[in-house]
Amino acid sequence: MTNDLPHNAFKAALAKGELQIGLWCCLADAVAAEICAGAGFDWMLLDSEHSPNDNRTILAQLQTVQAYPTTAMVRPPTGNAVTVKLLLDIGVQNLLIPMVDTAEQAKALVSATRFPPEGVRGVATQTRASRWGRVHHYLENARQEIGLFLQVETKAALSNIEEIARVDGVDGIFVGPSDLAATLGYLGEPTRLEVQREIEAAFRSVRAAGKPIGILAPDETLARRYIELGATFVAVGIDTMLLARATSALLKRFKTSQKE
Ligand SMILES: O=C(O)C(=O)C[C@H](O)[C@@H](O)CO
Repeated sequence: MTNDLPHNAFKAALAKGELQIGLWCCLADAVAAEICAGAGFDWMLLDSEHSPNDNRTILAQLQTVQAYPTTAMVRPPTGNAVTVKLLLDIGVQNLLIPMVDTAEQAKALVSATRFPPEGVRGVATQTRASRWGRVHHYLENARQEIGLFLQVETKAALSNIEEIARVDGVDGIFVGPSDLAATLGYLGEPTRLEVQREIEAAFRSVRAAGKPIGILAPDETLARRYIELGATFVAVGIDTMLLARATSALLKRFKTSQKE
């Protein structure tokens, strides 16, 4: 343990164009997070948008995952300066902000991750992020190791996607296939051709802006296709889905009448 600012290996790898394979985590539990971290994913998304996490449960998962060579990324329920500040203070270094539709929103989120005069992040000296004040020059250097990733998942966002991606301080764009499908008029059909075409166009725009592109793809064929199309941070599974499928399949082997 040193008093250096913790290195953000995920952000550094993406900046070099290295593929980062991730797991989407909704179980909201430190033991579950530890089991998943032990698999060796490059990154794990701890979700608070649709999962029963709060800052205490996120904190417990951060402490657990930190013991493994896996980077945690956290998705708050919504992106605003207060939510971002609280997560950064407990030591979150990678944020995934849902529902970002405009470059103005993106700029406000960048500002939320930076201390004045550059931004509006509130200053606290006694936080886990600075190892309780022991990290030398935390206030000056914190922003270098913070990764800000924005979710593009509405029709409006698609029309602004390149502008959003070009905002200085945005480290990558992540497509939310389910919400995108819904807003395009195909609720529950993210694999539909029309949605896939929009996803491919989104990938092209983000790549044109020179930023990393990521996506959630629990279907292996789709995940491999997205990687071929240039996605460099791909969540290839969801913890709840893996558990639900494995438990149903196990029981089915013993009770033949049981449906998966
Ligand atoms: O729109 C999406 O897809 C996402 O943002 C991911 C979902 O929220 C995730 O919970 C899987 O359903």
